[in-house]
Amino acid sequence: MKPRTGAAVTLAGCGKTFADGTRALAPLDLSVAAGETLVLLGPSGCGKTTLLRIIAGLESPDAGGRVLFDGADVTALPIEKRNVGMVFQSYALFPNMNVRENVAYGLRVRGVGKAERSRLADEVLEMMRIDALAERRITQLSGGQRQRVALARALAVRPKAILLDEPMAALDAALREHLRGEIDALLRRLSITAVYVTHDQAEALALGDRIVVMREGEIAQVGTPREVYERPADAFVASFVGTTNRLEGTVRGGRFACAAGTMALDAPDMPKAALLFRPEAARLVLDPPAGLVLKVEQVQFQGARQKVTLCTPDSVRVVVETPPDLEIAPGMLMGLALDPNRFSLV
Ligand SMILES: Nc1ncnc2c1ncn2[C@@H]1O[C@H](COP(=O)(O)OP(=O)(O)OP(=O)(O)O)[C@@H](O)[C@H]1O
Repeated sequence: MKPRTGAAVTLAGCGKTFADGTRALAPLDLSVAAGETLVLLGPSGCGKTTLLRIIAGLESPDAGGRVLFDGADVTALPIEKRNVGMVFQSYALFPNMNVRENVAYGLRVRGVGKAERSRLADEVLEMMRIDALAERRITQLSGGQRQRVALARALAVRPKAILLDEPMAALDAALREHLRGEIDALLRRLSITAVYVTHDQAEALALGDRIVVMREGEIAQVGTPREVYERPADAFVASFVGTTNRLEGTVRGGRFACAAGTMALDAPDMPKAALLFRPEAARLVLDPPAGLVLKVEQVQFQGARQKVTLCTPDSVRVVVETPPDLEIAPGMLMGLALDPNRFSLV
């Protein structure tokens, strides 16, 4: 299959309130660059699927909202005129057709002739490495194979964008991880614009060029996986993506103070401050002279690293990852040194 580039997708002022009064989305602006994989991440009910359906043309935004593909307004166009491919958790394959017929379905709807349909379908089946299954019925396939067929069907029409709604939620963890790598490689190879809905943070971090973290119909943060992970915009994002430590205290005169001690911190005075950091953004220092001092509670050896749980005098737990050769035992007092670029203050 020839490489191609998908369309740039822009949402301008797109909100959605359903007929029963449920506000699924506050009016929001969002751009997906051509060829980019954008992941929508957030808890159940935060509006991810609604946003995806608005891009697809399965749902229209409230008055004033606009959807643009490569700058052209497609707001009024139904899904069949937008040339998007969709993949759902439920596969939504036709059980009465074989694999090749399923993959060729979108081409048939678009009026592509029989021979050409077959050729294009076989091309995509080969690319997805399921060409050997072309004659099989859908009921004769495993979950992972069905999802490959669903993906092949979405790609066969050479869509401007592919929209994936929790496509791997029904698969087991090992298969999900394997397929995740394949989908990632495929989307990159084809330079296709993709919007991928998930509530699985590991999937979001691994797949997304950028991640949109959503909360109650609003965008909490947009950023690269690294930005969202290392510099979460607020406590909600921090707690939703990865393990986060939280120390509450104050900032005064360039020092952060909490129950565990004080440390220099280049920030304006804050009467109430929370320091958020990841387990790998801190180091433990033996024989702490001053600074933040915590008591080791538990040490878990994990092969390449060890996970150390510590406790502040006011019983707040902090998790730190250290190299496995650092000799630590429960009961020891350790200094906590933070990587200056890898914490947030909220
Ligand atoms: N047709 C509808 N009519 C009324 N409310 C709806 C409709 N579709 C969705 N909603 C509501 O809109 C909100 C957002 O739903 P949406 O499906 O977009 O969330 P989601 O983030 O995709 O959730 P999940 O991860 O559970 O699929 C929810 O409160 C949902 O109940």
